[in-house]
Amino acid sequence: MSDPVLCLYGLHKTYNKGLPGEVQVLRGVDLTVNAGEVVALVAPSGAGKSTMLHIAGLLDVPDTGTVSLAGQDMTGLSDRKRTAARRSDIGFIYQFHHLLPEFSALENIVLPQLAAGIARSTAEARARDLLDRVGIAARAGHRPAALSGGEQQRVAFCRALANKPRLLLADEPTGNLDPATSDQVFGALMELVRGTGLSALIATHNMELAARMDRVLRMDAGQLSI
Ligand SMILES: Nc1ncnc2c1ncn2[C@@H]1O[C@H](COP(=O)(O)OP(=O)(O)OP(=O)(O)O)[C@@H](O)[C@H]1O
Repeated sequence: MSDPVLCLYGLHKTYNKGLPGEVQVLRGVDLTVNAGEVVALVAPSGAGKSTMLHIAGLLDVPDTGTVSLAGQDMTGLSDRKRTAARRSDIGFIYQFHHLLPEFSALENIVLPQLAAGIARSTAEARARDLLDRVGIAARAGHRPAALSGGEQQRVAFCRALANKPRLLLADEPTGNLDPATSDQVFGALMELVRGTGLSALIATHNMELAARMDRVLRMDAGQLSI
C-alpha cells in the first residue's frame, strides 16, 4: 500500500508559552489522510482548525509532533526545503479567494504554473481545462471584479490545483457564499477533487457539506475525534 499523503502525529502547539496570554491550541493531534481521500474537519470557532491547517500546510511548525507528506518527514527540514515542498505538493483554498485583481481568471491560474517553470502553452491548456471542469470556461478572460463570488471561488479552486499538488487544504472554502451558491460551488469543488484523484482536508462549519466527504473529523479543545 502507498504511504498516506498526509500524516500528522502527536501535534502540540501553544501560543505565548509562559506568558499571561498563553493558549494551548493543539493538544495531541493525530491524523492520516490517504491517497484520494477527502476528509472533512468540523470545528467550533477557536478550536485550533486554522492552526492545524497551517501546520499541515508547512506554513507553521508544531512545538512537538511530526508532519509527513507522502512518507517524508517535513519536521526537521530547512525553511527553504519546506517552502519548496509546500509549493510543489500543497494547494490552499481560503474562505476569500485572494485572486490577483489586475489579472484575468485564466492568468490567475497560469501564473503559478509559470513560476514553477511550466511552459506558457502547457499552463494555458491546463488552466482552460480546469476552468472547464468547474463550469466557467466562458469566463476565462474576465478579471475577478467582473465575476460573481461563486465564480471567483471556482477560479481560486483551479488556481489551487494548477501545479498538480498531492494534497488540497481548504479552510471554509465556501464560507462567504450564500447557502444556495455555497452548495453549487462546493459541488464543483468535489467534482474537481474527485476528477483529479486529489487528497483533501476541508474545514467547514456546514454539516451537510461535511457529510458529502469520505470521513468527518471533529476538532474540539485542540483534539480530533470521529
Ligand atoms: N499567533 C497567535 N498568537 C496567539 N494566539 C493565537 C495565535 N493564532 C491563534 N491564536 C489563538 O489560538 C486559538 C485557535 O486559533 P485558530 O485560528 O487555530 O482557531 P480556528 O479553530 O481556526 O478558529 P476560527 O474558525 O474562528 O478561525 C484561538 O484562541 C486564537 O485566538
